Amino acid sequence: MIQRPNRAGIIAALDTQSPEQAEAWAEALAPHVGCLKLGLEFFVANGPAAVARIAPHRPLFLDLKFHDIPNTVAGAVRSACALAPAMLTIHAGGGPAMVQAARRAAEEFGPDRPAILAVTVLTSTDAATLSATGVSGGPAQQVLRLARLALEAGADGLVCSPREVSLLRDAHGTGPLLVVPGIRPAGSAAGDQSRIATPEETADAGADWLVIGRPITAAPDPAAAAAAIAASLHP
Ligand SMILES: O=c1ccn([C@@H]2O[C@H](COP(=O)(O)O)[C@@H](O)[C@H]2O)c(=O)[nH]1
Repeated sequence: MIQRPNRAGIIAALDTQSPEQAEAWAEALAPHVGCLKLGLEFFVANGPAAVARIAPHRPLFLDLKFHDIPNTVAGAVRSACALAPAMLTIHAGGGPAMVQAARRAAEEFGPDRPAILAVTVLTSTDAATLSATGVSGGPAQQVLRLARLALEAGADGLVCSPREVSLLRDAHGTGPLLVVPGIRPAGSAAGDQSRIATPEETADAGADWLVIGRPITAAPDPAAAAAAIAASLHP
């Protein structure tokens, strides 16, 4: 399983349909980041074979956010494990049996299996959006509820927003891997993200990995942007 960085490491989100673009980013960003994330945009456009083009550059985080019946998720996890990612995602909202099925399927791949991360409440979701889906109590309460469910069912870690990192550390200690999108360096546009914080604030709160997409990939010089964020975390 992937090693926990000493102080928060950077995962660059390579959100593009183009394998050439993803590969160019991977090559340029590899010296500055600890992990590369491929998500639905890349995977749906290019399929599993294209993942192999990115894998040589850095450990891979396959962020496909599985959410289905337990048997189907177990099958999807087996297929994903064949691509040898370091981490992969499922939705905690799929429930304990689904999380358990994902963990058991991953364990078939032995000690080098990927970490199973359970997505709690998407970082784009604010209190009003959550309430519109019928969930009362606000994002922090729902993150804590889903985190407990997922960890008790065998998830190795959680995806949460910067706002919940210290709450989760207080509730669950240093055990779970905390992987955190919604990262915005001071002055950068929030875009569709709602629950955000800077890289330094998120690292100080106790995150293991910071998932950063557009603040790096939409910068005029992505490698320089990644280097600057890395320097702010490890001065
Ligand atoms: O709750 C979540 C779960 C996953 N993501 C993913 O992280 C990146 C963030 O990209 P930015 O450009 O830095 O906003 C993206 O790939 C999402 O799919 C998330 O944002 N929130």
